[in-house]
Amino acid sequence: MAETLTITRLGARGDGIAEGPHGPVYVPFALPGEVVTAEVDGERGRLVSVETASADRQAAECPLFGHCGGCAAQHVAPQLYGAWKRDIVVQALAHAGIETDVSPLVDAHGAGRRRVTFHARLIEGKAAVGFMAARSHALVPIAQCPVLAPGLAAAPDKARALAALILPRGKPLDIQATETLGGLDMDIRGLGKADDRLRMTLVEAARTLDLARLSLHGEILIERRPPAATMGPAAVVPPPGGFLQATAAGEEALAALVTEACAGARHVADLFAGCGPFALRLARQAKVHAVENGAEALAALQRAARNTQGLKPLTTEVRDLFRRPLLPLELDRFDAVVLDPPRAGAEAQARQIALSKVPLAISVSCDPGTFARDARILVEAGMQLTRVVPVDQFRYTHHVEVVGVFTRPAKHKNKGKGGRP
Ligand SMILES: C[S@@+](CC[C@H](N)C(=O)[O-])C[C@H]1O[C@@H](n2cnc3c(N)ncnc32)[C@H](O)[C@@H]1O
Repeated sequence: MAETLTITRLGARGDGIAEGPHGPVYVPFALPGEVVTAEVDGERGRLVSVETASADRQAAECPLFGHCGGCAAQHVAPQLYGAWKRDIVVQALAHAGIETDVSPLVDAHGAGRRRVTFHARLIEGKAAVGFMAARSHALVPIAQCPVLAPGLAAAPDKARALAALILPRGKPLDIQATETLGGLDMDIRGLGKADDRLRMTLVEAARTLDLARLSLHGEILIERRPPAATMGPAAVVPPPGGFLQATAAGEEALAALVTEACAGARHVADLFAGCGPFALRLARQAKVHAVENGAEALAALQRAARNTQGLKPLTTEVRDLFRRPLLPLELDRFDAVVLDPPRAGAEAQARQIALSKVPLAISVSCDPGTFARDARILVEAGMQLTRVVPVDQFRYTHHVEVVGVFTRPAKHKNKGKGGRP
């Protein structure tokens, strides 16, 4: 049923929210202050027309905006956009009972996303690559995408060429493309086992498409040039499909906040270290112990460290930090601990840091909710959240990174009320 709604706020996923008689109605692509006509079905509203437009509305950059599910907020002008993303962090902390200053949003889009995963399907017998439509399993084929770094401009075409070789076998695919110093690094998933003939065909295609590396489910088929990424003083070749921060500018911004917070620390633990964007930069100023459950990522980190001059000692440890977090006795040898867990957060590790005497913890997170949950554990143990910086490397999406700096005041050092929850 079409209704006239007045939008009062932006939700955490970028939907405009109107207060309806039966509760909130979420209207994608509507902005606070706007009067809109929407088809309403329960708490969902489909925007039909904007009757009174907000001054914060801007023209979308991409003709597929609103159709492709990759972006939620191209229509939001910069000032409101920055306030909205910062507020996602403020609200997550408030929900965990933490009131603190949150810095303005740091724009870390830089040259754009350096890594993308395309979905590939046969559409009317032809290979198509693209992103999923919003709240749907339909593929939106794309030829280019404005949020990608220039080095990925040819990636949709190259992904389509690879998909055309495989899709007639029937399975939908995911094809990840990463911009590297050696050119495109591509990893194909969803295919299952490939016979020798298909492997040879793909190797030949990697040559024709001039890829740096091509892998299947993380297994390298051919590496023609090292698919390296610069990480501070080092060049790292991450394992196929391994984690990389979404933009180079994002990695720089997060690493700058981490290294600044660790200034003066002589021995640092980098937990959930990946292939070392923080460890390799920190090792210019401190001894570093990098811990992570991905053995290949740590091997890449070690290789890069060995090839880099002027680093302080850097050790690594393969360890599942959900099941076996570092314990207080292990933590107490460090002047600072950096944590950068996956979305699930680092609850078990935060509980051990709470019990330890470590004076400084820097939490980097891609999920404000689990960040706030873990922050509460540290704050309840007497640590102070002295700095919170939201960082935006997923432009136009609802995703936001957070860096939080926690210090342990001398008087709370592992004793007194709240020292041991
Ligand atoms: C958000 S990434 C951060 C990686 C790195 N700090 C970076 O900036 O590139 C999270 C990392 O945690 C690792 N990880 C996931 N689950 C883990 C676990 N249970 N124990 C240890 N590391 C884990 C992943 O392999 C990944 O490298």
